[in-house]
Amino acid sequence: MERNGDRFSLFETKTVRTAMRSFLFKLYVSSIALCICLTWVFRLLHFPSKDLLLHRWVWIGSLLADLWFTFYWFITQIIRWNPIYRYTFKDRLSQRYEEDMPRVDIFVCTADPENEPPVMVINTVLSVMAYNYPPEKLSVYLSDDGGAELTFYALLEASRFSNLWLPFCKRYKVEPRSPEAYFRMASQPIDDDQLKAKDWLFIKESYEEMKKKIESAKLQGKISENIRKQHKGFRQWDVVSSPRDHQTIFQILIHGRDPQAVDTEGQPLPTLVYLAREKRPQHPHNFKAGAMNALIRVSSRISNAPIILNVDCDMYSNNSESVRDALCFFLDEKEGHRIAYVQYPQSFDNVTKNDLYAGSLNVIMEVELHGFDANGGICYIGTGCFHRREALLGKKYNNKDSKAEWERTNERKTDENAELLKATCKILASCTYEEKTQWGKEMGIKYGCSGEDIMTGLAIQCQGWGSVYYNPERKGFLGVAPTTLLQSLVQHKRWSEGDFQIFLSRYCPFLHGHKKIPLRLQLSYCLIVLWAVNCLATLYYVVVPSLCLLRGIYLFPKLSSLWVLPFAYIFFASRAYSLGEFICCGGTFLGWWNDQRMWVFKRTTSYFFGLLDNVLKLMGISNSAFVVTAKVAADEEVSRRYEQEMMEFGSHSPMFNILATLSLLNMFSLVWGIRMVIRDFQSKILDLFALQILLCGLLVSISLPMYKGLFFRKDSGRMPSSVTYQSIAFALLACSMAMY
Ligand SMILES: O=c1ccn([C@@H]2O[C@H](COP(=O)(O)OP(=O)(O)O[C@H]3O[C@H](CO)[C@@H](O)[C@H](O)[C@H]3O)[C@@H](O)[C@H]2O)c(=O)[nH]1
Ligand SMILES: [Mn+2]
Repeated sequence: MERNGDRFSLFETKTVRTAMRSFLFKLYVSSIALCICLTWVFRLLHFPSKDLLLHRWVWIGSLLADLWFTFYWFITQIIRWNPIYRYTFKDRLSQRYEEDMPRVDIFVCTADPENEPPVMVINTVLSVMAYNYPPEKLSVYLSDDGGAELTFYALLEASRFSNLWLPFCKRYKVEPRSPEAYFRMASQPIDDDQLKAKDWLFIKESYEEMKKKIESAKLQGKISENIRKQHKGFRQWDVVSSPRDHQTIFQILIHGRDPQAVDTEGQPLPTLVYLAREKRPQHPHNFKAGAMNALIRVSSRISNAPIILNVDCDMYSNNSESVRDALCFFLDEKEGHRIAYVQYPQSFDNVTKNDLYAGSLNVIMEVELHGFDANGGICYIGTGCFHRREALLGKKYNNKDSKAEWERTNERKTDENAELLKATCKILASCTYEEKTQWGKEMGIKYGCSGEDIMTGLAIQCQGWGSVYYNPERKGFLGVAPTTLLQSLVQHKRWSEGDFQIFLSRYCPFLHGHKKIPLRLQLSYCLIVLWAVNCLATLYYVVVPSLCLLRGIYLFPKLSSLWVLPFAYIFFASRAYSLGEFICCGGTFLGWWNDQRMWVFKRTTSYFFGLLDNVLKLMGISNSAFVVTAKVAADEEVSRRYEQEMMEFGSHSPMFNILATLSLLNMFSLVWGIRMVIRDFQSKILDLFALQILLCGLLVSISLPMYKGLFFRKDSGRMPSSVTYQSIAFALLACSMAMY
């Protein structure tokens, strides 16, 4: 065990590998590396002769695919080499700094009242308002890119409910502090004490009542005059024509400086601000990045806290200590001044037991990001991240101005006339404010890339700043993972597309990071920014061996030859390792199996389209948009099937065409392969094609839910029949072309 700190540090960093585990890991890596070399030797020694032209080309294809897999495997091992874990000492923090803790601004982004229900949004808002932290030092900003009156109304209700909720949370040390999540979990009063039980019931009823009011306003489709009279803020919607075309809508709902802004126990409340930045059809609004930058500017006029936490609207706080934990890093005397951001993992509270769509991202969060951190700092993943404001503003790290700077930024802004403040904020959030400025380029979140988070984090690290990955036992934030196959594939398309765009841009880790961040960190970034490229090698191995089987071209060593051994070893050892890792991260065997399926599905569709869109963008043909992930199921049926872990097709998408065609193709090849083996009495065929048939069989067995969706299901989640027919036609066409 390694210690990096002393009894005065506010945090410590540990590596967990014992000497034995470290040795075993290195043994595993070198044995695989050796076998990879052997497969290379095999490929080179058995290079097909000149007269087998087609065979030669497929062989070269295999070589290239192997080359890619070797490179990518190398990166995944660099990430796993020596992961580190962080631990905080909050008692030391409060001993030393309780009186002068810095202020913290919290940004919550929402974009679409349909896909992101306002009740969910305000639960996130309430959970972060209720942090165990001096409320006069907290300010919560909600950015509403949907510009929805309903969301404003929900926030207004939340500001009232916070009066009750915050003291309740603090009195009973409630966890988690999102009322919805809390009451879902605790369906019984906290204890037998009569008084407490009464208290509990009262809060629960108040919450239910608020929820009902918001939901009935939603059902009505518009906010009634009765409600609109309650707050002057509603008048701002009188002139709003559409969510894409309106002036800045800005309202401070709770002002921390207002002496009347206190809860039922007389304690101050956090500042609460609603902002819908100006939108005009002729101005690009840069999606979430634009929203964040508007918030950075507006908050600078109101609270200007040196620390900014940003969360997506579904990512409620699950741990009321997160602010204090994060401050243990920023305020650490020895290393704190260099830390630009503290990233929490993305965790989800809606994944089912066997995680059908691999939505939990467990291995990424529990293994890979720890390795990332060890290699020189974590990437920024867009939510659940505490930033140092000045680093986000584009400032370079400077060793000299550490602590003095801190105290200066902690100063309170002088009082400002309310009307003037409002007018200034509206200008700061207007469409034209950023024209001819560095916003989106050198300042704030970067524009023009759907992987804006990764790009921004990388740029910050290249300015000399460090960063920290903090993954406490009790998760800091819980959000909503996609609940249908298509949502999940579309989300991964956005990620892989945006991240590959970084590789192609001037922020390519190797170029931009050259001499600024360590090589192993540059390589770690490749794990993410090269996701999309994986589609080529994967598609090759999903399609070509099966077609070659039909045509009688072999691609792997004979079953009877010794060359089979390295191939088999790589396969079994790496799958066993992956399974072990998955189980260690809290998964189940079935979950791992589902994960393997999603691995293939994502690589053959999401990553493929991600890559394609980048190519089209380079040629100037396409422009990427941000498709917001739905946080609610479309209907009861869909959510029931999600609970039952039944794969959801039910809509038209070219991604489904690809998946269905590939699985049918492999099924045809498998059937053909088995037929050949049965008809061949000397079992020469089996000897020659065993590995290809096995590969086909593996792909078929992984695609079982696909065949069910194509042929056997009757419910509305089955594959649309037009997709089925098209895919059968494509697959048959491909097979017959291979055979004749
Ligand atoms: O024009 C937009 C589009 C999105 N959002 C918000 O951005 C957040 C993330 O959107 P979501 O649809 O949930 O995307 P995810 O794929 O779940 O988001 C992940 O990936 C994004 C990058 O692709 C990161 O920005 C996110 O933080 C990260 O959680 C949500 O709160 C949205 O309301 C906006 O504010 N404005
Ligand atoms: Mn999300």
